[in-house]
Amino acid sequence: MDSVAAPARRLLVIHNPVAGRRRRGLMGRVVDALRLGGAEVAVVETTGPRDAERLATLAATGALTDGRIPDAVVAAGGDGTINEVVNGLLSAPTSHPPALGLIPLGTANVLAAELDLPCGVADLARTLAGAAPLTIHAGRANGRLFTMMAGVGLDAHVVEGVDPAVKRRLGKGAYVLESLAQIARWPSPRFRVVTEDAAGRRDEHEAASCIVAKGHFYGGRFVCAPQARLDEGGFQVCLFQEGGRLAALGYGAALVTGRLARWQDKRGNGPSGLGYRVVPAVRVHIEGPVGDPVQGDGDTIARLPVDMETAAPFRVLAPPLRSVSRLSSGAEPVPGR
Ligand SMILES: Nc1ncnc2c1ncn2[C@@H]1O[C@H](COP(=O)(O)OP(=O)(O)OP(=O)(O)O)[C@@H](O)[C@H]1O
Repeated sequence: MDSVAAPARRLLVIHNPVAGRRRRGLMGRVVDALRLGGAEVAVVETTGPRDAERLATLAATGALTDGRIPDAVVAAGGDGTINEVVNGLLSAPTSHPPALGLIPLGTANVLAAELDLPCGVADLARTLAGAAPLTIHAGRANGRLFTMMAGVGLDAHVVEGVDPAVKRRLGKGAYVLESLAQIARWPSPRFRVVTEDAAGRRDEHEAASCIVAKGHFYGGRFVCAPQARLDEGGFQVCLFQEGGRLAALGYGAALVTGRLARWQDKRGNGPSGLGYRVVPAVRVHIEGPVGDPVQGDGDTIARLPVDMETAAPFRVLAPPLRSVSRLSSGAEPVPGR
């Protein structure tokens, strides 16, 4: 068993037992390593959707640990569980919530990839036990927080349509199948996207799909917005301008082969003729078919119309963030992180 020499930190782990069937055992090994290293660790399990959020709110005030507020609340699950824990922590009645820790057990683990969290048991435990917290910013969509990205259009329909049972069996393959099914019947609605930059300048755009990025990775380790950084407020708004099924397939192919981020130029047109632009913004308003889903971190978090803004910063236990110049803009499909 791995052991960790670290200062004693008090951690409360919120574990989603439904997530991470593929990474069974990882959480127990990390918890064992933490305890061997001297950390005080309590574990609570979620019982259903939104329970991680409720538990995180309680944890932030010490209600789950005899009144002693933990140094960090650790989300053990996929990006959906992490999203719930962040929502719970930041809605707790305290101005200084515990830091967020991660034990990534999900299908894509996009936030863990963005933070460059180590995969091995000992390194992960060492990060949770000893890393100095990083301050990062979440986004807010109609009141609901997201940490990595929010999207409308095709990707939001894929997220809403994917069958959890198929996802458990096929992992990321379930998203590929659902994307093809959605594209086959895609009605190509148009979205009106209003962006406001840090200087208060407003711009109006039309798009077939839109991803509002906080982090530069998407769907694992694919890159939509190379300039996006978690430790800065504001968003990179990715506009997929061309409608229709062929364009949707083209965008998907460009994303997974690492060419999408290179498509943006001054006119916003890729070599294929498909329009793709990335626009910085601090506020975003999106209209389209009323009630259309808005996905955030891989779950439906809101419905159109939607208003997005940067939320209060929070702390996360992770290694120092890489600089933008070292962030890749190529395809790096690394499944199972
Ligand atoms: N005990 C539980 N029983 C059933 N569902 C749960 C339980 N606890 C949490 N959930 C729900 O499980 C869903 C999936 O969780 P999560 O996204 O963390 O894992 P995943 O789907 O395996 O990973 P990923 O988001 O990376 O694909 C969330 O919507 C969450 O609300």
